Amino acid sequence: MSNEQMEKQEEQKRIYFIAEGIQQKIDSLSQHVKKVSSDALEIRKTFWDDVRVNMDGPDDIDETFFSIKQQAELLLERERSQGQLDRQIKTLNRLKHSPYFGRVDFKEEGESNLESIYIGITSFLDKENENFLIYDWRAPISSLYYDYPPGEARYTTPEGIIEGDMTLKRQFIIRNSEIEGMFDTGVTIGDQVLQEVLGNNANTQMKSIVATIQREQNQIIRNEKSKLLIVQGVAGSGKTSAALQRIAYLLYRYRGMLSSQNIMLFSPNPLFNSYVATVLPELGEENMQQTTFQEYLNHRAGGSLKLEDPFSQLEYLLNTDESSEYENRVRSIQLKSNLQFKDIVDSYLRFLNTGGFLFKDIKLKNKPLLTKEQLSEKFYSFNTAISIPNRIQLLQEWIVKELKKRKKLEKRKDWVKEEIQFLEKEDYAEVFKKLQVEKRFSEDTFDDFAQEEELLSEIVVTRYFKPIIKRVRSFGFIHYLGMYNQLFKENMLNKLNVPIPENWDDIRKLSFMQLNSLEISYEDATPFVYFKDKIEGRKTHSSIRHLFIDEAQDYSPFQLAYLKQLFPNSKMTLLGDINQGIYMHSHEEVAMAANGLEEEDKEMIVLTRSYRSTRPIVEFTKTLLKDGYHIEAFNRDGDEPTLTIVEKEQLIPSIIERVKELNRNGHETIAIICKTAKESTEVYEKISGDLPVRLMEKGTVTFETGVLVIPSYLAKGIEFDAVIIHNTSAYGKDSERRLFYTACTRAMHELHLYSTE
Ligand SMILES: Nc1ncnc2c1ncn2[C@@H]1O[C@H](COP(=O)(O)OP(=O)(O)OP(=O)(O)O)[C@@H](O)[C@H]1O
Repeated sequence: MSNEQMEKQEEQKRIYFIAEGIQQKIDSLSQHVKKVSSDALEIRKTFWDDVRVNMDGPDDIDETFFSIKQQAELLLERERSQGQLDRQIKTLNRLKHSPYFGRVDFKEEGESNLESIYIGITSFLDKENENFLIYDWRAPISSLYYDYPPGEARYTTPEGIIEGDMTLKRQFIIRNSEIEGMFDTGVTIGDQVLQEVLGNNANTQMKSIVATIQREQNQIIRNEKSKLLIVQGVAGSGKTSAALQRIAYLLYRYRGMLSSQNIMLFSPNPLFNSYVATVLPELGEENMQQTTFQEYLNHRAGGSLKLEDPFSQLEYLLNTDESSEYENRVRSIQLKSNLQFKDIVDSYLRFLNTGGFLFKDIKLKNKPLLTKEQLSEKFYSFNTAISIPNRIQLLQEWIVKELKKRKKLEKRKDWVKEEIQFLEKEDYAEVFKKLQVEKRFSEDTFDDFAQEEELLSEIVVTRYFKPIIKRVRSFGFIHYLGMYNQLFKENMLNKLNVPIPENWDDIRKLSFMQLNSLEISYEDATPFVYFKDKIEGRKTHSSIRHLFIDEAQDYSPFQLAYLKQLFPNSKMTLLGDINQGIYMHSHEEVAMAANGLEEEDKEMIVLTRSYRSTRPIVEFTKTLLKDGYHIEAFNRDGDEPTLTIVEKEQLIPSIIERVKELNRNGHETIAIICKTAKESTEVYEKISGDLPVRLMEKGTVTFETGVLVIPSYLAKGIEFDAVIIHNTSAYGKDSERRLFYTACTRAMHELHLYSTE
């Protein structure tokens, strides 16, 4: 038997031994789960037996309340620990099948013994709980594996730097507790393993990359000191992957201090949300909070206002010929994305301090209870030294008080008496019951009648006043849209004393027109919501400690500055690629967009190596860029991309043929990428009779393997086995070059372009 075979045998023995240990641990945890879950069941069954209910006096009510609360907390605690145990068992099951993926042998300086460190998705200790049989990939010592080739090596611990000598670095592929591959590796983490991982079929869910994290990615994952970490990485360089492993790392590193509730990820679209949803649970961690910027804006804008989404804005720009309206919209988008416009909004807010604030009448049955002039007068009667949000709060309290007075007066009015007649039987029954309970019924029938009428009137007026007061509490008396609109009035900027932006007159006229439509355009959405927040003094998200923004190049400086204000206690990780900026407001540099974020501890990491696509695809896509020469391909072979030029009527038949061929070659996820949603719908209608295809739209939240028709901008961040670009000649404008690049870089194994010109 060769040396290598003997070593493999030894390693295999160790794996069996560990798998057995893991199984024992699973068994004992399962027992524990049973106990906890039967406890929880018991608490639920006897919940009310153990609660002392007594509502006689205020003290008794308090006691009852605490007793219920205590019982509920007990239940919650059991359920929480059951959830934790379940997750632990799931992770151990995964660990049993594939206990580790790496090993390094390390001799610490000054120590005589050589330690073998095995690295897996979580730690596992021996029975005595003394020695690590497996180290968590996030443990300080595990970073040796990602950062160094054999030779001198060091790692950082909270206590300081440990130096030493690494004598072995080994990689494993283990499935069902059997070694399927074992490689002793050099500088980078084995080309062989990475080749295998990257050569697999695309997945509808992103996978974790812990076994093959590259050194430069590890720097992102383990970065602890920067308040603002900017990652500029080329397409397919692992930005999203690094972000997710970084979240897992932070949850491990700050266990007990940081939970998934304190981490938020902004992602490009709802489809992407579900695409990345399984990475953290696979690593035994709970998912972070996740949203899209649009979702967030809608939430802040409140239900009654409709905001245009970024995709509709894109559709307009991509489908509209260059006209003066188009030009003006582009200018408007560019201005409103900048910090100059934020300054204008800020100046306007200062201006409103002393005049110009607009309110809405508060009406009852279409007649004003309080007029907008009365509200304005009251608002400006407060001291101007008090901030706008505080004055709004004072005004709100005043309005509610006034409304309560008016409610009393209204009760006596004739219209109320008339409406009493239309009350339902149930309302009368309720009043009758109330009077009985209060023992107010006396022999004096006249008094009974008066009491009854009083209560019925109360029902009528409450029905009218309740929604009015609710609207007041949610600031419905402020005319936000009117005020925002006022900013675009002629001469307003002169009054604000701010420099007049270029082409302002055209921009303001267009804005005026847009704001009179039913929805607020996407370029106005952030400034508008920012303006609204500033008036209401809305609360910030102080519990979020780490904010991740993926596809950061698609955020304008205004949007980033807004986010920074909303998450004041948060460290930020921005991940982006200047070459994939698809919006008009996208910036030339992610770092430049982030310039509004003045952080002392700002760090930038650049990733230039692309892992997603085969070498021929990367070599092709980099030529689409003006400065693509710095992009390096990971060495994975594959077919050259093809370009097919056909007559118009042959386009769809040849694409169908191609799809069939790709299917025969074993590709499972095939995307036909179109420039716009409009083009996608047309293609889908032409193809769906001949092929089982699915049309992906902006509201689509998940995708399955198969053939998809998808607009280019929705394919952001995800990947497919093979990509077919439906019509390359559609990307004629220079500004569409990045969109085309983004579409082509979605391909893992094959890329085929079609054109009719
Ligand atoms: N170290 C790695 N080991 C294994 N796979 C990797 C590694 N780094 C990246 N990948 C794979 O490369 C592909 C691209 O990764 P990811 O989507 O994170 O890149 P990205 O930079 O966010 O891409 P894009 O900007 O183009 O959307 C994924 O399939 C990912 O699993």
